[in-house]
Amino acid sequence: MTFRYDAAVAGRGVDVAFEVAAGETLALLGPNGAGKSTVLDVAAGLLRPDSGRVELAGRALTVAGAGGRDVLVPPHDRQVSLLAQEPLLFPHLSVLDNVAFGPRSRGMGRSASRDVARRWLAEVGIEDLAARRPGEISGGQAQRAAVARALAADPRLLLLDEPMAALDVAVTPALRQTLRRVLADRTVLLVTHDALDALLLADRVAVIEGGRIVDHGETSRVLSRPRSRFTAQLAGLNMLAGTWDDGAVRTATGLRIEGTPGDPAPAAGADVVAVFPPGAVSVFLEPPGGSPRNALPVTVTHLEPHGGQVRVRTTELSADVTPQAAAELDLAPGASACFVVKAAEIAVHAL
Ligand SMILES: Nc1ncnc2c1ncn2[C@@H]1O[C@H](COP(=O)(O)OP(=O)(O)OP(=O)(O)O)[C@@H](O)[C@H]1O
Repeated sequence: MTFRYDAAVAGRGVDVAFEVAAGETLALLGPNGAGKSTVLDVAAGLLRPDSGRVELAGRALTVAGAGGRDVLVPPHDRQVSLLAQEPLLFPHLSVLDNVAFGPRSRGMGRSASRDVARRWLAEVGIEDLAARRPGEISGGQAQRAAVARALAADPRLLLLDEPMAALDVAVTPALRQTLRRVLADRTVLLVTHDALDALLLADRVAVIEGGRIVDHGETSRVLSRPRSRFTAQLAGLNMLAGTWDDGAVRTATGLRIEGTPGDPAPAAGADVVAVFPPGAVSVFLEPPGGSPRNALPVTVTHLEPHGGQVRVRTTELSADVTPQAAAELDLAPGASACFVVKAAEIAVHAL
């Protein structure tokens, strides 16, 4: 099921090549206008590139400008499902029949395709909404229905276009968790400008800027040692994974970090990630005594200028301090320090 993409759309200045291995999720991360939607359109068969080749499981879906005969397999025939930012459900069909649409149009009988649809609605947690029309459910529920519809079509490749972008932030953690579950072991190309989506959903990341891939690799490497300015900005956020334990995140290295959980709060023992900006971190040489704040012992790995401040980096975390503070603390690579963050500044997301 490997997906191979190598195509140029000259009019949009987009020319990229990448592969998504079978069962893998690749996040295509990039700022506005970088070319993400162009890649999705070509992958989905909605746009003909000027040159290149797009191939899924050894089958040529798009071939252009190679001198031979051009190929453009139409969208419905590519075994590719596209989940857009907006759910785009058929308004006159029930949620169940929206989801049954894919299997039905592949020739499955009415009752069998409804059985498949019911299974997928249960999988995304909205089986009780099967009889409703799209106009009678919330945006988050509609997006769940759209996920179920995309998967019920049994695609060999799933394309996700900023699946959380149009949703209220209150419902995104739960949907992200559902996606994490249903995307496991599928071949997925996820377009996003949200580093958290990449961190939580993708095995690998390709960073696209100005129509070119500027960084590429395992998600944790790209986010922790970014090679492009855009990823560095995104990855500037501190993220620590752990489990939720009595109001705090407990990391694998034994740290206990108090934070502010989203709604609904994670269950005890759930996998979570603590996220906080470098600007929320104060740097001390010793843990401040009697402070109710989080105190994380660190070793400084390097210092770099960052918008008039000094970014203090460790292998996992960053803090922004004034140049005066950096000088007073005598911070240098190899120095031991303590990063201090208030619980209110740390957002905790369920994985
Ligand atoms: N229909 C179009 N016709 C011509 N040029 C387009 C069209 N759509 C996008 N472009 C241009 O192609 C380039 C890539 O745009 P694209 O929409 O692929 O970026 P994107 O990464 O998806 O951005 P966003 O995050 O804002 O959706 C941009 O320069 C854009 O202006």
